[in-house]
Amino acid sequence: MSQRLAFVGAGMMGGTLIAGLLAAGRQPADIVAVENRAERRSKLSQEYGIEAVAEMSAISGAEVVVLAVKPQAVDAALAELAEQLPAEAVLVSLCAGISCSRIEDALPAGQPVVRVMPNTPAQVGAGAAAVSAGSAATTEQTELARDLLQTVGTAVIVPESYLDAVTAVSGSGPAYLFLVAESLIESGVNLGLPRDIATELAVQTIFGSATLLRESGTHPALLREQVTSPGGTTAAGLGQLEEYRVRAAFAAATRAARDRSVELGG
Ligand SMILES: NC(=O)C1=CN([C@@H]2O[C@H](COP(=O)(O)OP(=O)(O)OC[C@H]3O[C@@H](n4cnc5c(N)ncnc54)[C@H](O)[C@@H]3O)[C@@H](O)[C@H]2O)C=CC1
Ligand SMILES: O=C(O)[C@@H]1CCC=N1
Repeated sequence: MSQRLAFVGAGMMGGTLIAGLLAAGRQPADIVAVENRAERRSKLSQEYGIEAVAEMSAISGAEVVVLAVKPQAVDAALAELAEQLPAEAVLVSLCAGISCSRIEDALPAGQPVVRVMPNTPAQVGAGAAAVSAGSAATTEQTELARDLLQTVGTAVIVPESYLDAVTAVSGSGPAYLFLVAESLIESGVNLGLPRDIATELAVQTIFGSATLLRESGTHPALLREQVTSPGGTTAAGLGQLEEYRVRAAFAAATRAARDRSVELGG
């Protein structure tokens, strides 16, 4: 557990993973961040005690290099990174849509690459991530990336062909659920509840429902039936959600997110 890790880009996702790794017992001295923004570098070194620098040469001693820049910044980062990356280092990319082969093409032949799709609940140790091997990554290197992500939640190894759909479901998924939370709170306020009460009840309802769903292992349709008394309030509410085509909205949203992931990769 004492590999040297480098992050190229340490904003929201990179910073989250750094925080999780430190909380799990990694030493600050084993982590370096290459980050473009000066104010972010100061925050990283003050908050986490890690080395945070602007120069890409800092990755030269790393065994694992995590690429966590926005997809639009990937090509520039890879061009710089390729010259400094140790031959045996594994490149772990968190970048939405960017395929392993596109990354491999920008790196020296045979460089191991692993592609990961994490999500932001990793900030509270409740992330969901999927991990896929590139053409030169060994099982051991893929499992190493999975283990890194498991320090901030759950992580599964999947074929790379799943990753655009994974991005649509669990990568973007927290945003859909935050929109649901926002809608439930506003609806409560519209019905006359004080905002703090509506917020507390809505947040706990989402938390409790997710916990029940996971811990019971019961299909969500059965859990929904448990709430729905014949001719009762829930049946009346669900009738409206069906009328407003909530299922169709989620199907359309995930298709659009999947398509955008494919587009970002092109
Ligand atoms: N935010 C999210 O919910 C998720 C994001 N991702 C992926 O993670 C990646 C990073 O996303 P965020 O952390 O949200 O973005 P962010 O904008 O918060 O962080 C990216 C960081 O990279 C830095 N950067 C850009 N180019 C650089 C370079 N050449 N060298 C050094 N630093 C550089 C920027 O200054 C910035 O701090 C993206 O590719 C995104 O697709 C994946 C899953 C979820
Ligand atoms: O919106 C995005 O592109 C990134 C990828 C998944 C979540 N956020």
